[in-house]
Amino acid sequence: MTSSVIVHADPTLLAEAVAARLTTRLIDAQAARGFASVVLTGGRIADAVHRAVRDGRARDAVDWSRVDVWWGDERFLPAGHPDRNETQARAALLSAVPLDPARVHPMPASDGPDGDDPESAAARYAEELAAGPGHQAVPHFDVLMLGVGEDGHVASLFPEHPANHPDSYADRTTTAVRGAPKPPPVRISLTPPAINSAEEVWLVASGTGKARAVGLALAGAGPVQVPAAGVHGTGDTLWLLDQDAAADLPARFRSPLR
Ligand SMILES: O=C(O)[C@H](O)[C@@H](O)[C@H](O)[C@H](O)COP(=O)(O)O
Repeated sequence: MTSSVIVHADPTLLAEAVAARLTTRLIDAQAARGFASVVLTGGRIADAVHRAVRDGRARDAVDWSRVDVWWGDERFLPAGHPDRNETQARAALLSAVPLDPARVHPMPASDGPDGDDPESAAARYAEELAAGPGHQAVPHFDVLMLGVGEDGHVASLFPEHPANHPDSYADRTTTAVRGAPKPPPVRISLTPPAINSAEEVWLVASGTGKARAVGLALAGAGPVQVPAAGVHGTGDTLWLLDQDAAADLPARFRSPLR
């Protein structure tokens, strides 16, 4: 499984370049198949990417009514809570484009039909995934974006956390996460098998705080210790970094121009 690394000069350019890439990918998928699907995540760089897509002129070249929107993880909070990844994505991008509401698939909230029970909520999302276009355990995902934590987490899969252990998720596509080290402690996440069913997985990271985790993941660390090391697309796996996040790349990933 090979990964490509692309390094941009600073966080603003990183967000703009990822946004341009995402917009083009959605247009290409629609040209090929009639619709496109994207899996969103949370965090600062995701928010910057969402805003850059919204503010780019080419966003109107996407037929947003034929885009399926899913989430890779969610903070298990009441609907509309400002810290929910869904709320942030809606404010930054989704509310500005003409999506079909039936094609937007947020993870359940803690005041939803399962109440404050993240295990049931995770199971509900697994059912929704299985019913999505594509008719496998998960629908076809064209692009799945992930941020990377300073500890190497992706989505809500944290190092050494039981929810990130293969024996615990087995062939399930979603998992509840309790006791997450990044607040809030209760979360829902796609599992590695679900993430790894995406055609393209993009890991987006900015800042010196991410350099060690990025370096370890690309050097082949174990996925239980460094979850970012265990995710990949069925087609492409792209590491989209700014220079600070790329400070500890293994030699084989360094640009020949440096
Ligand atoms: O709920 C979340 O916060 C995320 O889904 C998480 O996995 C995030 O993407 C990383 O922690 C990176 O976040 P930053 O870009 O803010 O560092």
